[in-house]
Amino acid sequence: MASETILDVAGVSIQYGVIRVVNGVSLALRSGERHALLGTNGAGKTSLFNGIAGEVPLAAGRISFRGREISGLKAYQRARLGIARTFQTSLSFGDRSVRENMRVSLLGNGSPRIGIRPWSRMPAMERRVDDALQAFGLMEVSAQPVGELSYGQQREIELCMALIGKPDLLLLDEPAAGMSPQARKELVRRLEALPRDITMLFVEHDMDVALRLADRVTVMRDGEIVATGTPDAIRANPVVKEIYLGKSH
Ligand SMILES: Nc1ncnc2c1ncn2[C@@H]1O[C@H](COP(=O)(O)OP(=O)(O)OP(=O)(O)O)[C@@H](O)[C@H]1O
Repeated sequence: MASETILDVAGVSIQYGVIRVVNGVSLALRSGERHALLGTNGAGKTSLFNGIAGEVPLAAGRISFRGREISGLKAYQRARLGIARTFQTSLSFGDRSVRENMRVSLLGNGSPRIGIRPWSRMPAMERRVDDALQAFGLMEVSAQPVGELSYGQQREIELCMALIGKPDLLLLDEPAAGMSPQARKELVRRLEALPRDITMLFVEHDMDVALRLADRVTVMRDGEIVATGTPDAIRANPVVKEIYLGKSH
């Protein structure tokens, strides 16, 4: 199925002070694709990811979402257009209940997309929160403070928070980081089960998770893209093999 480009990253550079860590990167995501960003430590994956989310400014280049340039927009404005993200470490409010965190998330990124007037919004919001909690099997813990739950549950909550606004583009920053092998499997299952109309871009260190989930993979080294392709093409790519296995292989 030919799909249109939903996210167009064109010639993007990012620098901290005078140090350029992303150098002229171009990347186009098709609507509905699941795209993994791989690379060695310090390759610039998180910086590029943060540039797309609107958390670091671009030194050069432009980013368009659904044909509209978003390079100058703040993170919350991008969220309102339908871009949601998760973080490597949880940003939820640990002393607040799971339900309260969901509400905050819905208000923060999704409320304009509910499409009804403020005075009548509350029941619709609660229904949306209930649906999300149910879908993630979190109803039983909905009244518990997030900080009292296990690390795995907290990561689930974070993903649920990102999804509650029904984003078109989901940015996942190392979704499997710190998880047990069992929790990783469950996460992969959950991500695989998401509706195909959600486009996904994720930074992931776990090659197995990345290659299993992704339709296409981009590999970065030293701030530049060295390969983009299907998981099979990436596995067979000599430069990628050299990066991950060393020159002798
Ligand atoms: N806020 C910052 N200020 C200065 N330098 C930074 C900052 N954030 C990252 N860097 C540097 O930019 C380079 C790219 O880092 P980045 O985190 O984007 O890479 P990465 O590919 O995500 O690495 P990792 O896999 O280790 O998370 C690194 O050399 C890092 O030390």
